[in-house]
Formats: sequence, structure tokens, C-alpha cells
Amino acid sequence: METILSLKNLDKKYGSVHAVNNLSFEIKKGNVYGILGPNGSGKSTTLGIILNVVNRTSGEFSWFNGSLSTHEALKKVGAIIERPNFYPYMTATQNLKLVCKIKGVPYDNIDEKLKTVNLFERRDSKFRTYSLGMKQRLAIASALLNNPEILILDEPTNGLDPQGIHEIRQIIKKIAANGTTILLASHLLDEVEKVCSHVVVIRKGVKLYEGRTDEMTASNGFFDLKTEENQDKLKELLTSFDGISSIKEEDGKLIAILSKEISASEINEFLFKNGIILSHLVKRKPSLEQQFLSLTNNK
Ligand SMILES: Nc1ncnc2c1ncn2[C@@H]1O[C@H](COP(=O)(O)OP(=O)(O)OP(=O)(O)O)[C@@H](O)[C@H]1O
Repeated sequence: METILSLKNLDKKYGSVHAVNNLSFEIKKGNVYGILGPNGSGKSTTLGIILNVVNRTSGEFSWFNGSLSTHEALKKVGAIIERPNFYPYMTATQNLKLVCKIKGVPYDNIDEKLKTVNLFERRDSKFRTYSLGMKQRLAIASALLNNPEILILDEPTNGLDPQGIHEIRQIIKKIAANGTTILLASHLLDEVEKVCSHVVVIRKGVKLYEGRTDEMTASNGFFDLKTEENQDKLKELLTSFDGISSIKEEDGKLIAILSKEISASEINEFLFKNGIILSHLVKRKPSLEQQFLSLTNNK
């Protein structure tokens, strides 16, 4: 799969603040990536560096396998990293025409992009009459005017109401489904879970996790178990079972953490054959939220 962007050991210090710390990851064509991290974790700084608006302290990044200069490469990138700013007394179409002039691209795309962001019907309304959600959608249309290979968004749903948030997420998915690679920064786990196929989790500029969003959720999970009879024997049997990596006690129950996929019936049968009748057996998986919190809090 074609590499759109690669970061190697990227570092940024603002005086004593280590905003980005030895960060490496790759963006492959066609995926939707989320940079996920709490406030101040270095997301905006990272986006600023790859867009050439923030100087890195050290490390490297390269666009499109280094086949183009950064200046040329950025012509194939659409980005919104600041609050959208358009002329209030001009209509959506007039504002986008101006952007086309500045970017040196023809007007031909304007209607299509307005349709993509559900603003075609409101194309002749003045920008100042737009809601915050509409302003954000117009910014997305503007970033798409040059048909970019990749669209970069910093906290795309910040400040919007639930409906506005939903609409922006649907639009991002639609743009991705049309083949545009997407990189967005978010502090919202839920957002990344809903929108992104891949995630890079950072905290204090350090990468904690990189991989598929669904694989982050697909840890093997754990069993809650209880017997009214011999809890010690239950513990002993579980310890001997291949695929159980550790056991802890909680509120009179045993929690068995799995290192591979084991079904509830498999474990139930094994215990029954060895003389244990369970009064409680539940298989659980930690939610992405629990995993995110443990990733960002405990390291
Ligand atoms: N221009 C600057 N000068 C000094 N420190 C800065 C500057 N920009 C960012 N920082 C610091 O660098 C760290 C990372 O900030 P950054 O804005 O990249 O994080 P973020 O993850 O995008 O957070 P947020 O979601 O709050 O914007 C923070 O500690 C921030 O205070």
C-alpha cells in the first residue's frame, strides 16, 4: 500500500516543553487515521510540523515517499488546522471562488464540494448567516477544492452540538469512502472509534499505541468466575489452563486475563470435568475507553 506520509523520530521542544518526543508513524493511502491524545499531548504541533507551519527540533518527515519537495507535496494536501475564516459578507460560493483563485485551481469543483458537505442548497447564503457546523463544513469544502490526496483536520467537531458533530463525522466518512486518505487529531476517543480505521495514541508527545482501531479493542478480554465450593481449587485449575495469563481476586470473584481467544463454554467444560461447578461465568472485554485511559494514565 502506498505511503502518503512518514514521520521518523520527530521531535519538537518549546523551551523546556517537550511537545513531540521521538514520534514515528506512517500514513498509508486510503485509510482514516486518528491522532488521539489528551489536551496538550502534541497533536496540533505534530500537524503543524508536517504542514510546514511549525519548525521541528529534530527528526524527519517525508511526503509521498520523498518523491516531491514538501512545497510540491503540500499542493496535494487539504488541511484545516485553525478555525475556519471566510469573508462574512460573501456567500459560500463567492468565498470558495476566492480560495480557488488563491490556490490556483479552477472553479469547476465548487458545486461538487458544496454537495459533499451538504451546503449546496445554501451556496448563495452569506457566510455570516452560517451556523458553526456549517462554517466548519464550508472549511472542509474549501480544503477539498484541489482534490487532495489527503485531508488533515485538527479537532474537526470541537464546539459543535450533537447534530453538528454527527453531520461532520458522516461527511468525513463519505470523503474517505471516495478514496481520500484522512488524518485527524482528536482528544475524543469516541470520535476516533467511530470515524478512524487506524489510531496513533500519544501522551506528552510520546507514542503509546499505533495500529488498527478495532485491534485496540480486540484484546482477548477476561473472564469473571465464581464458585460456591472450592475457590482455591478453581484458582489452581485456572492457573494451569493454557491461555490464561494472570488471575486476580475482586469482590469474591476471580478475574482471569486471557492471552488468547478462549470461549466461555471451553473453560466451563474444563472446570466441570475437573469437579468445579461455577455459579458465575461472564466473558468481558475492556472497552476502548478503559484501554485508552490505562494507556494515557498509567505510563
Ligand atoms: N507556540 C508554543 N509555544 C510554547 N509552547 C507551546 C506552543 N505550542 C504548543 N505548546 C506546548 O506544547 C505542548 C503540546 O501542545 P499541542 O497544542 O501540540 O497539543 P494538542 O495535543 O494539540 O493539545 P490541544 O488539543 O489542547 O490543542 C503543550 O504543552 C503546549 O502548551
